[in-house]
Amino acid sequence: DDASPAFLVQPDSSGTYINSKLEYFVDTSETMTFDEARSHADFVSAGGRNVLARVRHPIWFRLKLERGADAPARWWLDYQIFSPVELQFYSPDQNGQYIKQASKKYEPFSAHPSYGRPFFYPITFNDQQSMVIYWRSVSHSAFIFPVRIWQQEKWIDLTLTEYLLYGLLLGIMFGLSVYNLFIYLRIRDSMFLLYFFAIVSYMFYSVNINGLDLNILWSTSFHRFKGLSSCITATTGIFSVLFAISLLGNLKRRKWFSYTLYGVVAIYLSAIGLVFAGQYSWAELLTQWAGGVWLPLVLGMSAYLSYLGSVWARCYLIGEGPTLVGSTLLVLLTQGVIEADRFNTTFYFVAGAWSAIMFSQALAEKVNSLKKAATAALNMAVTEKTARLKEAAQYQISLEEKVKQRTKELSLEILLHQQTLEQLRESQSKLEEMAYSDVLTGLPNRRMFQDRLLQAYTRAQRQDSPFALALIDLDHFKRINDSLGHGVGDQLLQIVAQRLNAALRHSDTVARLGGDEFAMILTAPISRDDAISICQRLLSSFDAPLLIENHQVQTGMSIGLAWFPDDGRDMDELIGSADVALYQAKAAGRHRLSYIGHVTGSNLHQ
Ligand SMILES: Nc1nc2c(ncn2[C@@H]2O[C@H](COP(=O)(O)OP(=O)(O)OP(=O)(O)O)[C@@H](O)[C@H]2O)c(=O)[nH]1
Repeated sequence: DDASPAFLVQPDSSGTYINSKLEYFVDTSETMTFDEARSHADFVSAGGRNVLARVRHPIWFRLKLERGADAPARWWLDYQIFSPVELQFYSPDQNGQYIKQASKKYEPFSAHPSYGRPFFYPITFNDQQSMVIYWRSVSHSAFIFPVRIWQQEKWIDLTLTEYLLYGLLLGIMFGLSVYNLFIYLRIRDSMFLLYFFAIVSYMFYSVNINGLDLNILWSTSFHRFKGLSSCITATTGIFSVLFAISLLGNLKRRKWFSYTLYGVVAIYLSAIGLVFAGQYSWAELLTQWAGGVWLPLVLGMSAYLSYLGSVWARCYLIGEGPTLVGSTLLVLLTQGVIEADRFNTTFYFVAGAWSAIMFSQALAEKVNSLKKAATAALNMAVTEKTARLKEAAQYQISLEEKVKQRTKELSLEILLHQQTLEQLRESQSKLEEMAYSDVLTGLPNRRMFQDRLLQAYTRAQRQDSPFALALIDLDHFKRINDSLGHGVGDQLLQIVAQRLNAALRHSDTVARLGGDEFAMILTAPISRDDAISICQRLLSSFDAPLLIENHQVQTGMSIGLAWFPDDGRDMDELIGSADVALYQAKAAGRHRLSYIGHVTGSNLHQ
């Protein structure tokens, strides 16, 4: 024992690390009493180190203190560690009897000796100039034990400064998480709720691993149990991972990313399960591994997304980066690669507050980008709708124009149709006319003559008044034709027709029966003498020669006259009588009028 070095306590020793003078041994039996441990021969020097990697058994520490001249009698030992589950402290009283002090970790905040610090023990040099103190620590995994000796005033000064910093950092985290909780309550986007839980659990996580006590968050006692640290770590991990999924995950495009992270959540859940199964060390180990998986993965993804231009991924990257540094520090610490110091035991707080700020910013950016996308989509929809409406309006206009055009065309067509119809009617009436009239003279033809004769007959019968029928044949027309040509013959026929027409009343009928044969119906009422005189006048009008195409054309005509009802009771009889009379006129020497029982002639042709 004497060979072991002692820590010389000087007036200015306050705040000095004493790890270089610490000695320890691991109680693998886990059942050693204080007296057994005190007489244990194999204490080894910590050699200035403050980390023991992968130690799961209780560790007994021994520290020899020597009081220097002018050094105060009362000091405090600050066990600035964040891993012990439990600690028992042994220091001698003035009689040299050892007094045991339990760790204050399971007591209310108010019962802690100084400002809530759970591992803070008074050391009092009574009359002694030197003393040996012992403590027993239990940890579930790595054991980290930076130990300092303090004068209370100086320690309080430092603590107040530290608490101010912690309070500020915790305040930032708490404020932002409550702020985002309100946003969640307003817009019900689970991202904000996950943010709230991630940051709040992180607050617990950081006070827990920092060596502060959970009671700093709440003045009355928390229910502490073995494995609580693992549960806090796992819970923080779960919410952090879920938040990362909601912010960076995209189940449509990068399924593997979200699925891997859900796998990490499952690992954290099983760590909590292991705690309740009493497997504290395994639970601790699992939570450390899980962090090693998802932190680099999430950082890689956010780096990739920010490379693609995502602003919120960049915010996340910047926010989570320090946490990765912090967790790397933690891994290095627990593996005994680096020693604990003020920086790496406080780093988590700063990283946490920083990520709270940046994650909140990431959420704002994401919401902003979603809003922008929504606005863009809305604008596009409006533009498209306007275009459609315009198109529809144009279509309607063109439709109206088409309808107008078509209506125009149709009315034109109708007009054309009407014209065609009119033409048809005209040509039909022309055809009809042609069917009933003679082309050369324009006089009614034989068919019409028969109709008219029937009319005259019917009327005469009804009115019981006589009418006359005259059959007319040109004399020696053949000769004219043969000597002067058909043209002259035609013209002669036309002249005869005009004269016949002129000789009669409007109600009478002149028809060309064919060749040089004409007929006249002198409708009722007409007297015998009137009929005879009309015929005589007609005959006389042909007494003088006609001038046709510089030819003196001399022609005559024979007329056979018959009366209804005297010369025929029906039409056939009447025509027969007229025919007979005509024959008589011809036979009597032509150019004369004949009727039944009488033939008169013109002197010229006799
Ligand atoms: N130019 C002309 N000649 C016609 C037309 N229709 C008939 N003819 C001719 O008229 C003549 C009629 O002759 P007929 O009635 O037989 O005898 P005609 O010469 O008049 O002698 P008569 O009747 O005995 O006095 C024929 O030579 C026919 O070719 C016609 O439309 N135009």
